[in-house]
Amino acid sequence: MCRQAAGEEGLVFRQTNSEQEMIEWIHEAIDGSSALLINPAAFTFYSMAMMDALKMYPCPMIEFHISNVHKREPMYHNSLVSPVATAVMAGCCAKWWRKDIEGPDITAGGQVFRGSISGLKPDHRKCCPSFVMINRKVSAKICRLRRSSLLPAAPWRRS
Ligand SMILES: O=C1C[C@@](O)(C(=O)O)C[C@@H](O)[C@@H]1O
Repeated sequence: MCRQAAGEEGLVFRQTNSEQEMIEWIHEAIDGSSALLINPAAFTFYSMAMMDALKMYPCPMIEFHISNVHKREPMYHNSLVSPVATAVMAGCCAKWWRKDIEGPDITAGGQVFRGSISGLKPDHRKCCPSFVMINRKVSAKICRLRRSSLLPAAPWRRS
């Protein structure tokens, strides 16, 4: 639905193994997006440079991990990203984005990410670290759709 609302340019899906490139994309997102879903992979646990870039992100930002990193060895327990993220998702596995429609709805900071992680490839070995951002210019369009109740508001926001 987000794709429909946003059109070709609305959701931007990217994957890189380069920390530098990821940081450049974060800077680009700071200037030109209205929400960000990021799987920072191993950068999560050591990259202060990436954390500093993410700190400047002004809109809702979700840290996403395929595996439940908290179930893993202690070195995976201290995310540098979580303290600066709007929300954190971990351990949802890869099955949720087998098809576009299977992505879960995530609501954070008033933004609904509907099936948005579905843009990541099913083979997670190829899609980490990865990055999905919603273009700022399409967020107004998505809000309009939401108001027309295609995307229901989160339960705690209903009056
Ligand atoms: O590349 C990844 C994937 C990961 O971010 C995940 O999605 O579970 C977890 C990280 O520890 C690992 O380096």
